[in-house]
Amino acid sequence: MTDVLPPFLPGPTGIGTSAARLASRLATADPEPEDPVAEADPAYAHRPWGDGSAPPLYCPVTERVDDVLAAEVDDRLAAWMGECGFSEEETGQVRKTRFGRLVTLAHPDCDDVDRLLVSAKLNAAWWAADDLWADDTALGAVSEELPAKLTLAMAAMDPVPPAGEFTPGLDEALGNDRVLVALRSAVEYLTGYASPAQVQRVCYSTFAMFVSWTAYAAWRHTDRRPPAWEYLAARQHDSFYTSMTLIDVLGGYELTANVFYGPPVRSAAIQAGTASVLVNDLHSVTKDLADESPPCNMVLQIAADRGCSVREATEITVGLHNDLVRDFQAAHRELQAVPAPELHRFLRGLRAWMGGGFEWHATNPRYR
Ligand SMILES: CC(C)=CCC/C(C)=C(/C)COP(=O)(O)OP(=O)(O)O
Repeated sequence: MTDVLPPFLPGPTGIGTSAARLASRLATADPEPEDPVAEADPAYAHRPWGDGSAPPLYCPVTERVDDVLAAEVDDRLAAWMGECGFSEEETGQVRKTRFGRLVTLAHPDCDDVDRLLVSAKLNAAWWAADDLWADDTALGAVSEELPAKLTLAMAAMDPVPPAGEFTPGLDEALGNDRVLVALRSAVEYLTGYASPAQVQRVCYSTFAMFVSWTAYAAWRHTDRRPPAWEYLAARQHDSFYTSMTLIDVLGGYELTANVFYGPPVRSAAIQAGTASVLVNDLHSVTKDLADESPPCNMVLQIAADRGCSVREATEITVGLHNDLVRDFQAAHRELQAVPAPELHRFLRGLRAWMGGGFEWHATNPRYR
């Protein structure tokens, strides 16, 4: 496979296009455009969600539902979390949330439980950091403490070389917090399946995600409500893009760094990750509103910006999501011209992740 995509390929078209459409939709709530060719693609559907009262999400279909395989991944994940130091109550909660099911839905080209666990462990560890440190006040999240914890998380994931008398203190800290233990163990496990470039891709997309978390913490701490555009800019680096960096690892192949980071592929992956995380925001509104200090959420930011109802803000968010998916779909179609089997597999993996992520959110007790 060539390392650099041919120059005739289009550069990023998606986020800019969607942002322009969002701007006009924020002003007018336009009906969605229809492209008969795209709409006829059997890989996509208008999928009802929630209680069915909001407009459907235009989303890839779910390629695989295998609850036997998912249960096996969930069992092994719960055992691993116990080894990392999570309490029985916490592992019970993780069992209910079923990250094993998430990754089984999201990676339909992987049947191997050991490989599925690469993604299950990392997603569970990311979510543990997000819930326990960043988002959930009732679970002890304290905004002022978050940046220092995230700094240690980087040291746990991307071990620093020995530094003499300063190393034992760090080692002790890394061993004393179950979230740090989980992050370190998940990356160690990843290295058994991934190339160094893939491992660092996972680490650095996580670190970019952490920067967004610190912005949320600062906004919370200072009681500043960011406008929707600013929240979205943060959310685009705090999205399921991070989870999607594992698509080729689970598939047992490698998209080389220059293709992975080439503008058209990077743009398509960010579109897919952002669309998937908007599905999360749509499902999380009630949960987020229940927090004594509600975390940022695209629906809530739009409602506050425009002084409109949650229902109207939901419709606008659905529209943005659907535009992103349509932009992804168009980019995917254009990239079919590149003679690169791994690239096609990866793009199909992005599409499958969106379909699996939708299914998981739509059926998960965490969002009821
Ligand atoms: C990549 C990953 C799984 C990170 C964990 C946090 C994250 C970026 C999410 C996608 C979840 O966002 P959020 O905190 O809004 O999720 P919940 O609504 O709490 O499930």
